[in-house]
Amino acid sequence: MQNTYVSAQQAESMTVNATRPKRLRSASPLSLRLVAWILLFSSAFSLLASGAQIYIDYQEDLDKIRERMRVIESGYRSSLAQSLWALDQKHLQTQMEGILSLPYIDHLRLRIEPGSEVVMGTLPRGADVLTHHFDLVHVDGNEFRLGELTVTANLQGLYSDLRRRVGLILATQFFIVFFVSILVFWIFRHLVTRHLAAMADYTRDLSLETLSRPLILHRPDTAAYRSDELGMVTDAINQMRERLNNDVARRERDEAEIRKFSEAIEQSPSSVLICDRQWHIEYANHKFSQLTGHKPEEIIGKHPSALIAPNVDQVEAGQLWQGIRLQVKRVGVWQGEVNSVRRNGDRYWEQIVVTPIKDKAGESSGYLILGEDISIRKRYEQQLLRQANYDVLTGLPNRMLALDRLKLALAQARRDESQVGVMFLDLDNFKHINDTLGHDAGDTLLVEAARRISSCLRGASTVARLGGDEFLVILPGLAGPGDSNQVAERILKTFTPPFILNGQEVFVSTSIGIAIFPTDSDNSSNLLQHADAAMYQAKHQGKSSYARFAPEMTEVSHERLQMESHMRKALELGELELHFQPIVETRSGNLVGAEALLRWNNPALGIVMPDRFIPLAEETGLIIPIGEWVINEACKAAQSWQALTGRDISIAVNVSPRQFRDPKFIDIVMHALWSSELRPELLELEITERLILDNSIETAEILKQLDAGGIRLSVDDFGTGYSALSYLKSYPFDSLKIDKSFVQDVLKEAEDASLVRAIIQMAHSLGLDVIAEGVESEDQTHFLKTENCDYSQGYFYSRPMTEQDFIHWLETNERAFS
Ligand SMILES: Nc1nc2c(ncn2[C@@H]2O[C@H](COP(=O)(O)O[C@H]3[C@@H](O)[C@H](n4cnc5c(=O)[nH]c(N)nc54)O[C@@H]3COP(=O)(O)O)[C@@H](O)[C@H]2O)c(=O)[nH]1
Repeated sequence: MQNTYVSAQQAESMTVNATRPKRLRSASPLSLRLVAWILLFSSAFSLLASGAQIYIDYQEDLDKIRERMRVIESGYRSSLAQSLWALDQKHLQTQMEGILSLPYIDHLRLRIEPGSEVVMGTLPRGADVLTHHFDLVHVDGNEFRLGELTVTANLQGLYSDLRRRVGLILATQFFIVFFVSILVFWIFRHLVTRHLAAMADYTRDLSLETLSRPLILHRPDTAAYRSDELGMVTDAINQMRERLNNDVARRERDEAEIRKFSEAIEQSPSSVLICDRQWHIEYANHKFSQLTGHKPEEIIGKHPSALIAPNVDQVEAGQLWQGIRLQVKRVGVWQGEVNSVRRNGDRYWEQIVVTPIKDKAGESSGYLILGEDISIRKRYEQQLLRQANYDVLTGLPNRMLALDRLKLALAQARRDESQVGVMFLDLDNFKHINDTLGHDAGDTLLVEAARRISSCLRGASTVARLGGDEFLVILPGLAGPGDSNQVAERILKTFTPPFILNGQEVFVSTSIGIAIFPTDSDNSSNLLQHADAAMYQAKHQGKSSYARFAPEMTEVSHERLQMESHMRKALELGELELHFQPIVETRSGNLVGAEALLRWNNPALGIVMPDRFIPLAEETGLIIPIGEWVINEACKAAQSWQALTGRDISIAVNVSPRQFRDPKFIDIVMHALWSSELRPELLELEITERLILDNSIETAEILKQLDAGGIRLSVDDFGTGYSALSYLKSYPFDSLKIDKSFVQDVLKEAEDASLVRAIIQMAHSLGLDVIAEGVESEDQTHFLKTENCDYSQGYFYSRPMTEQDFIHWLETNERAFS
């Protein structure tokens, strides 16, 4: 319930406001004008009424006088005639005086026949009179006319009566009208006009500051008052005020939101362009100007094709934007990487997302173009791509790219029905030279050897370094095997001149093994194996020679078969063993976990390192039972360390691609955790980059399920495959392991240092931990610490150890006691 009356304070606050408009005082307030009108109309009306009344009274008085005269005629006619007939003068006079005493009768004239007259009474000159005549007749058988009496009434008295009455009426009317008007004025003012004035004051004072204060009239707050017209108007004003209040609050909220969004867009780290429906630029944020050098005022109204990717020719730019427009229209979004040009002509890469801006009806009211400068990422990706595909030392394609090229060459040869030569080269005595003259001399030799081999080849051929001192040559489009022999002879010849290593002349020869597609095999891995076998044959023949593959050389494969048959029994015979290498926190050097590394100890083959047997296990599928054994043993070991030390020590296990794609893989992992009772977050599965790059739905699904199971996932050997950082975003990885080949050269190669730095920064920006592999020296540790690398692993901390040694290390090494 509102207060019945306005408080003094409220009244005060309603009248005091410095900014309110000047209050206008009405020259003739409504109440006064009302009174004036009432006075006018009531006076006019009563005057008319009184005038009519007076006129009627006047006519009645006249009628009365006429009636009186008629009464005089009827009453005095015969008596006057008798007095006249009898000549009774006295009686006649008495009768005439009697008539004269009647009101208004002021004059009598009696004409007596034949020629005398009697006049009684006086009449003022010019007075208004009313006269009446009648004859006086004596009837005595015959009729004798005796005379005529003229009775005159003076109307002056009647008039003065009339004037008095008019004066009285006017005075009375005036006072009545006056007092009624005052009363009406007071009542109207009290009940209406002061409230109207308060309403006027209120609405005049209404502003944003006073909007919260309601209009309250200075009168009782009863139902009757609330439902009358003033109450209704007050209610309407208050409702309007309420609506305004709400509108203002909503507008302020909207304005604050709009301000926030526009500031966010303006300060966005991404460049933002907003175009209208016709793709004309309406807005460009600060980042866009910063990125491109275009000022907003220079580009408003232009089409974005004039700014984004204008380095390509006009037709291509037109096609690109036509494609973008079509896709945005059909799919609702376009995104891609575009090579654009800044205002100053510099080129840069940007990642662009184009989406329509939809209105409430779902119609496109414009377009939003978000851009992000990805030049650095692109540069590193290209660098990584180069690193992954090319040998850093010689600049030749590496094994991976060479295998790709071989596959392409075979596919082409199948179409052309041509031949492809595959050559395996190995430098004779390279190990000896490397050991005696040092690594730098070894490196110089490799570079020069690469140059000499390359100089013997045609454009379509490929020479690649497979690793160490091994080279592969691919010769597509051969007319016959003779062609490859010629190339081999040319190569051997280029090796004739000595190499200058450390200032000395050194003679280095090479052995070449040749296999021909399709004669020797129709698949790439067999061709490589055959070329390898032929190369061994050439070496056996005597160095600096070449040999063409012959089936009897498959004896080498025999060794492989032998290894395979041993491997099949290795699990059963308990020849497999896990070694553990500590993983430490780089900052503190404290132990956080260990990597499980498989070893095979075979009585016939001796200790076989995983590099040798894991590829074979992969090929034969034996990796599945072996991998299962590794996961089970690793989980058991980690759980036993927990029991031993009371500390969480995580265990990293390598997973090979075939093992990962085994349908039972997830069950195997879950079972290992269940049976060992190891907490899932203490198990980390290391997955190679190459596996992720097949980018299949199954890979994503398996990773998702493992992640959902709480198991940690890491990318192993990062940098050796196609290191597309963008893929990492799509998978639930927790960490990334930088391959040891980068870590080992961080202090020697500036390029490796910057690459490691960039990998750490980018991994962190993707929320991934970074583990550096192959840390061998204090200097490398120092570098990694400076670059905020989270974890480290390598010979500097410890070589991989048997479980027994690892437990001993745990018990004795200070790194283990963090
Ligand atoms: N699928 C499986 N693969 C496995 C398993 N166990 C091992 N492997 C893979 O075999 C590759 C070779 O392993 P290994 O010979 O054991 O070499 C590892 C370390 O000994 C070595 N390392 C560690 N520190 C240093 C160092 O400071 N310098 C240096 N030159 N080498 C060092 O690095 C290898 C660890 O590699 P990674 O796995 O990338 O962390 C190897 O690729 C293994 O992945 C298995 O059970 N299953």
